[in-house]
Amino acid sequence: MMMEAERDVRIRSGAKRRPRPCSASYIAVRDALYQLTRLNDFKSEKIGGGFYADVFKVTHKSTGEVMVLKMNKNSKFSRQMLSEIQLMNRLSHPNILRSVCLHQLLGRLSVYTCIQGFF
Ligand SMILES: Nc1ncnc2c1ncn2[C@@H]1O[C@H](COP(=O)(O)OP(=O)(O)OP(=O)(O)O)[C@@H](O)[C@H]1O
Repeated sequence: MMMEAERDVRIRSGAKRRPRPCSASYIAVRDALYQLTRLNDFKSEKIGGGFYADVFKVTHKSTGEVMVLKMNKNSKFSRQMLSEIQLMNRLSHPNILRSVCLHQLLGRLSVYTCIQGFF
């Protein structure tokens, strides 16, 4: 069965070109990277942490935009982070965050999401 995301890529790629199959994780990363962001652009404050990631409240220095940044503690947790991003972006509900952009530094993957819920 074709995944929803794969079907989207096939539709977007047009009828003439032969569609290249893309994995769901490739699509998650590609979609999130459209808006590249540097960590140095933010002031950050640690607000929590789970098993595999630390969570920061980040404020963009020039725009003042506030977001939540979740960064895995170790590069070996990148797969978990990607699965979480894929799941978040597949669901659409006012109480479920969506990733705004993604950032990778020394193999540690960070996801930026809108801030919601706890604040
Ligand atoms: N969007 C958010 N806004 C405010 N605080 C948040 C947000 N996301 C996470 N946090 C804080 O960071 C903590 C850890 O978040 P995380 O998503 O890693 O939790 P978890 O899913 O409980 O962890 P685990 O990976 O161990 O299951 C949360 O308990 C919460 O305090």
